[in-house]
Amino acid sequence: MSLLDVDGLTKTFGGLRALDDLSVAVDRGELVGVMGPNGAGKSTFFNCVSGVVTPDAGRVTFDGRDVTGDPPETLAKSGLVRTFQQTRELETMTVRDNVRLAAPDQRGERTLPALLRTSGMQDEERAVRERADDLIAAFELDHLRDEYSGALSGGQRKLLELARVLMLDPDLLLLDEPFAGVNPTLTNDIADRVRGLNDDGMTVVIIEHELETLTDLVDRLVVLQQGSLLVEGDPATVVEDPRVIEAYLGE
Ligand SMILES: Nc1ncnc2c1ncn2[C@@H]1O[C@H](COP(=O)(O)OP(=O)(O)OP(=O)(O)O)[C@@H](O)[C@H]1O
Repeated sequence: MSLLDVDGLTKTFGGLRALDDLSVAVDRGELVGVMGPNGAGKSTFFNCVSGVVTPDAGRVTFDGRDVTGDPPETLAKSGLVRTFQQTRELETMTVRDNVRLAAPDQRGERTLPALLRTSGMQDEERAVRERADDLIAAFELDHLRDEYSGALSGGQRKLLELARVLMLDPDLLLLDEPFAGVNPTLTNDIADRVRGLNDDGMTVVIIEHELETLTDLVDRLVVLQQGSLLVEGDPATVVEDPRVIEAYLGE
C-alpha cells in the first residue's frame, strides 16, 4: 500500500484549473521529485496534500486514512510535514528558539509559570531542548544558534527550515524548492542531508526547478503540466522524454 495516495485531485481558482484530476502515489521509503513548468500546479499539489488548501474534488489518503481537507497541524501530528518556498522562521527570534518552537505543543504548557509545571512537563521541555540542540548541531548551525534568524543567508535559512520540520519527526516530508536561492556548496550539503534522511527511512517528495540536482537525487520523477500528470518514471528517462522537453521549451 502507498504511504501517500492522491486520487483525482482538482482545484480551481476563479476560472483557472490549477489541478485537473491529478492522481499520484508515493510508496513508503521513496524519494520522489516533482517538476513542471511555472504554473504547472506543483505548489497547489503540495498545498492540497498538506491541508493548506482544500481541493474541489478528489481524495488524499495518507497511511491508509482519508485525510482530505484535514488542517496542516493535524496532518503534521500524524507525520505528514511540509516546507514552504519562502521559509517560515521568525526573523526576530534566534536560531535556537526557532527550532525549539517548531516542536508540537501538545498541552499549551509553555504558557504556564515554571512553578506550576509538572515534572512530566519539565521532562518534555528538556527533551525538546535536547532534540533542538541535536538538530542544530547536526545541521552545523551551532555557531549561529544565538543569532537572529533574520541574519542568516538564504542557504542557512533552508537548513534551519529543515531542522525545524525535523522537530516534528515526519514520516512523509514534502520539500518545496529546498535549493532555491542556495549556493552550489550548500545545495550539495542539503541534497546529501535529504538523501541521508531518506536512507534512514523517511519518505520524501521534493518540488524543485534545479533539474540537475533533482535528477541526481531522486528515485522517480513526476512531471506536471497544466495541473495534470504529464510523465512519470526514472529520472534519466523522464528528462529525455520529448513531451517533457517540449513542455520546458514552451515556457
Ligand atoms: N491562491 C491562489 N489564487 C489564485 N490562483 C492561484 C492560487 N494558487 C495558485 N494559483 C494559480 O494556479 C496555477 C498553478 O500554480 P502553482 O503555484 O501551483 O504552480 P507551480 O507549478 O507551483 O508554479 P511555480 O513553479 O511558478 O511555483 C497558477 O496559474 C497560479 O497562478
